[in-house]
Amino acid sequence: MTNNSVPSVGLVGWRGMVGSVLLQRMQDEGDFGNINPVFFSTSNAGGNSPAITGGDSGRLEDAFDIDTLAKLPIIVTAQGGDYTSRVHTELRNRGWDGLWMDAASTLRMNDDSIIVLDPINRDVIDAGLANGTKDFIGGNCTVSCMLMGLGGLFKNGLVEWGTSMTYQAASGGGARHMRELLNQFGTLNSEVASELDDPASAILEIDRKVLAHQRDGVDSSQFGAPLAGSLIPWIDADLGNGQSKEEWKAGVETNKILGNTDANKVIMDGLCVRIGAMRSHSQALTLKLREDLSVAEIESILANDNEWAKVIPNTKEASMADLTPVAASGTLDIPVGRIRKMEMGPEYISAFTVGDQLLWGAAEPLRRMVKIAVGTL
Ligand SMILES: NC(=O)C1=CN([C@@H]2O[C@H](COP(=O)(O)OP(=O)(O)OC[C@H]3O[C@@H](n4cnc5c(N)ncnc54)[C@H](OP(=O)(O)O)[C@@H]3O)[C@@H](O)[C@H]2O)C=CC1
Ligand SMILES: N[C@@H](CC(=O)OP(=O)(O)O)C(=O)O
Repeated sequence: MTNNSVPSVGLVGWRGMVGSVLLQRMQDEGDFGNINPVFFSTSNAGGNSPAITGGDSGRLEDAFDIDTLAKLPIIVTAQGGDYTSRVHTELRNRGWDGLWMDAASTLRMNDDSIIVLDPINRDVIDAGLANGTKDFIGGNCTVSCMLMGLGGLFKNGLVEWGTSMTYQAASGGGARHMRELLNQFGTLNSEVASELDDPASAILEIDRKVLAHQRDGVDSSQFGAPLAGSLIPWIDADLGNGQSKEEWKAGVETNKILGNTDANKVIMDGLCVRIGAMRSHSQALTLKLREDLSVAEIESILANDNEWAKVIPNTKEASMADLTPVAASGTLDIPVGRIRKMEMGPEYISAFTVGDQLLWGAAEPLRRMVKIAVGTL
């Protein structure tokens, strides 16, 4: 059922983890009323497109068919970096000048692309659209979630430098990583099930058996090291200078999103760690502010920046209830708490923030970019 009065938007990668969250959000928000979706597949061209509210969306097009793709004014992809490298280049080489919106990191740091996170950088996006920018790329999940929570301080130029120590969920690696984590938990539990049933069994014996199984028994083929009951202090590629690529993204992407130049660049660095959470990334921040602001002023700046940043009082009860991956997952809220002055001095503050990395970390900025492009946001 083609609606010729609204723009056609090609959707590639809608079946994957990010893509299916994107599709769900678009349906929940009624976005398909304002676009004419054209679904693509790399593996099932000619098959049925996904059923979306409002009727039959036709047959799947071939995601490698450049002629079909080139007819579209907008293409949104969550298919992955290999697909981007191959198809984006071919399309641009043949002169396609449509808007390309992408979850993959491939084009993110190109000079002619913009990283989209409109509650934080709507001005950068609007200027880019006005100036003819054509590639709009979703940011790294950790960076996007951090800026959604702490955007007020960054946007107002109040941060001189910051460090983020991350606690990143299994979902950052993809669906197979989430399954592997759960399988690891399951096999560890099975290994000591009889001892756990017996309250009198020795905990050190349980611990010994679990550790032996972690070292030798669990399938770690996705993560490369056991994660259940442990952690992995390295995410993404080794840049060869002691920094991981995930850590490098914190600095370069934060500044690019904010539209900063060398003159007002914020120094951001830290360590990125994979933990056994399912789908929300957390991070502990130390920020050096440019001013001695009271905690109340800081909380007010953060809470007033955007409707999704939720300041959590710095109490044990509130932090345990509302500042965890379990509390944040599946919601668009970005809780930010543990805000206090640190011993280093009045301009040093701590903060802890959590965000669903499949929502604000991946799908939501792209969904909103489509709306901006078609003039409905
Ligand atoms: N995972 C994350 O949290 C984040 C991911 N990204 C980026 O988004 C891109 C996509 O990531 P992600 O969604 O995790 O990738 P997935 O691996 O979940 O999906 C990518 C593609 O794999 C194909 N596929 C093959 N088998 C299956 C299956 N059993 N179920 C579903 N899809 C299948 C689908 O293509 P087809 O239908 O054509 O066969 C699908 O579009 C990547 O570039 C990633 O770096 C960005 C931010 C966060
Ligand atoms: N690297 C992130 C997930 C991701 O896809 O990041 P990026 O979009 O920057 O490649 C993680 O593992 O948690």
